[in-house]
Amino acid sequence: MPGANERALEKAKGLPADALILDLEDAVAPAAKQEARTRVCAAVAAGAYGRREVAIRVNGRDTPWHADDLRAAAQAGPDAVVVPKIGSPADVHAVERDLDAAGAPGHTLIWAMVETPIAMLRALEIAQASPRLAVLVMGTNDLANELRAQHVPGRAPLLTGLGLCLLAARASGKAILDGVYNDVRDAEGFAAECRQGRELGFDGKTLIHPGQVEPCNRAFSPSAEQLAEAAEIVRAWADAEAAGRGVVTVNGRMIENLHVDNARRLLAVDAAIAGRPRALR
Ligand SMILES: CC(C)(COP(=O)(O)OP(=O)(O)OC[C@H]1O[C@@H](n2cnc3c(N)ncnc32)[C@H](O)[C@@H]1OP(=O)(O)O)[C@@H](O)C(=O)NCCC(=O)NCCSC(=O)C[C@H](O)C(=O)O
Ligand SMILES: [Mg+2]
Repeated sequence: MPGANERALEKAKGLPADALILDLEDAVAPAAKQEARTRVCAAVAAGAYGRREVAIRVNGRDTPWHADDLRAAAQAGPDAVVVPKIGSPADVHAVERDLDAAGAPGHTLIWAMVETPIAMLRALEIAQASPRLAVLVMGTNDLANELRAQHVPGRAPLLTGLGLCLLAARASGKAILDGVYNDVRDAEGFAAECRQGRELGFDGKTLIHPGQVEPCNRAFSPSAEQLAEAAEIVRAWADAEAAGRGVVTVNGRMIENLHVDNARRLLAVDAAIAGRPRALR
């Protein structure tokens, strides 16, 4: 949410979102940058967002605001700083150095926005640059802009970039969040893009409006059918193992240990959701 918008910062305290990104970059006009920085850092330091992960998106390294943003964010101690337009491992190392120099607590991780053609081509190097880098965040607006691509249903012009970043995240054990959907009134288009993001393998999606939170939670939560099937797979596998068999069928489909791993992951996601306070579900 825009860091200069007091109403949005307040509203965020009651949103059922897993994580909040308090923005100092594109959602804040140049004249409001300083005020937004003060407001956001005070809100984070006050710790009023409960169990939601809280991140501060600073301005990019090539802007006059970056150094002051990063220093102030380091002192506020959010769960993460989100850094726009990361294009190389050197960018990640520089952010890491600056966080350390500013005395950031160890729990403040780096979320890298990948949103340029060079970031797509170097996604693996970026993802592997540091253990402190925990999440890749797709910046699909900037990416489309730089590619001179159009925003179309199905996102065909962006699929190469989305796929490269997903491969990089999975190969390096990092989380990855899909980009934002700009038309806050288009519920159908938004639902389709959430579905596509989940089918592609994203861990979640970045959002820009409170009305997008619940539909997104629904899209990224395992369905009752998926959970029932996962439980059946785990049960059938345990029976097969007890009988000394390495392969089994469930509902006519072959099940091997990789399917069991995925079933266990789904059940763990469901347990994690169930374990959250009701306001966050
Ligand atoms: C998109 C918006 C400008 C729409 O604003 P508005 O028309 O004012 O929305 P509503 O009137 O429907 O708002 C209803 C209430 O919800 C609050 N609200 C609105 N947005 C947020 C929010 N993001 N977080 C929390 N609360 C929010 C309003 O204050 C209203 O409250 P109430 O008074 O109680 O009724 C606006 O939603 C907006 O500014 N969204 C965020 C924009 C943003 O953060 N942009 C930066 C991220 S996008 C990005 O990262 C792109 C990326 O870099 C890339 O390259 O792709
Ligand atoms: Mg961007």
